[in-house]
Amino acid sequence: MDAGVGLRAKPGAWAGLGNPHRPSAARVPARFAAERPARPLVLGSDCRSHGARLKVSCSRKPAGIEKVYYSADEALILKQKAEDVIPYLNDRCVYLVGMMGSGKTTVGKILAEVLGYSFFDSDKMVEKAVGISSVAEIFQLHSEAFFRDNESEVLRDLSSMHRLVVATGGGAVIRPINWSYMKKGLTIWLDVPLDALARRIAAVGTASRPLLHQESGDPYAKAYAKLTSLFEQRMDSYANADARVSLEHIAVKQGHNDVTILTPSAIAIEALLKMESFLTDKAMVIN
Ligand SMILES: Nc1ncnc2c1ncn2[C@@H]1O[C@H](COP(=O)(O)OP(=O)(O)OP(=O)(O)O)[C@@H](O)[C@H]1O
Ligand SMILES: O=C(O)C1=C[C@@H](O)[C@@H](O)[C@H](O)C1
Ligand SMILES: [Mg+2]
Repeated sequence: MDAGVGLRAKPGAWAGLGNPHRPSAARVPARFAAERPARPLVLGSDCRSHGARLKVSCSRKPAGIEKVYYSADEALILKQKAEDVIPYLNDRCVYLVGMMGSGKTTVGKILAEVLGYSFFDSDKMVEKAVGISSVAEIFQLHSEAFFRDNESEVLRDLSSMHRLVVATGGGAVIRPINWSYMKKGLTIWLDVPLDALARRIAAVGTASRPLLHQESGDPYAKAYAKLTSLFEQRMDSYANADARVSLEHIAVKQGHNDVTILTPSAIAIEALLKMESFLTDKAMVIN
């Protein structure tokens, strides 16, 4: 187990604690702020311009994506980066952590496909284990604590397996025991600005997300307020991840600041780059 679990992100390491919407450099724990730039891609890393050139083959639904179509260029880069990462991964599982709606399921499926891994969603596994078809109902019929106990059991069971990409529940990071399971693999934090998250969630509704659901009021405003308070409680826990994929950073690399136009495959490419950085740094220390 990683000896640093639960200890690495010190309270106060976040410069912008009270305002999670500052540019990400200002609210990032020192250890992520200091990360070295990702290695340049051989084929070029500007997925936006590739996407723009190949509009016909790259379509994206802004909300409620069922299937992600990516451009030929993005597909090639994904394949190439996956091939670079696979030997270092050594069959270890990849765990995606992040707030509700951050794209863990969407990006996780792409990563699983290009790595030749199987995809699992811990929320779905809890539903199966409990025999209730929605997390919202599990919260309602039992309790959040009951859900969390089952979530820990699912993560414990998954941790004995190999070659999986696991999309975890947004709150899985809050229990230290879960980190002891997830740290058997590689953990990736999908860091998405809260206003973008609130927009995504408002677009699909909050009914499936029990911690956000309230009967009345503007869905965006409600989601935004609740996400803000949850993020403030959890950000140090997310920062335990081995690598952070910041949508703000990807947008800057692409030469703009609009995270809403980033394709899931561009985010998956960044995740592979961050995985490579983390794994090759580690390999250098071991050798
Ligand atoms: N890059 C993206 N651009 C636009 N919409 C996206 C993007 N990635 C995901 N989405 C949409 O945002 C919503 C949330 O995505 P997803 O279900 O993958 O997140 P999640 O992190 O798994 O959420 P949860 O914690 O609730 O399981 C979905 O409707 C999805 O289609
Ligand atoms: O952020 C959270 O606490 C949660 C996120 C979802 O994935 C589910 O695991 C559940 O709705 C709780
Ligand atoms: Mg999900």
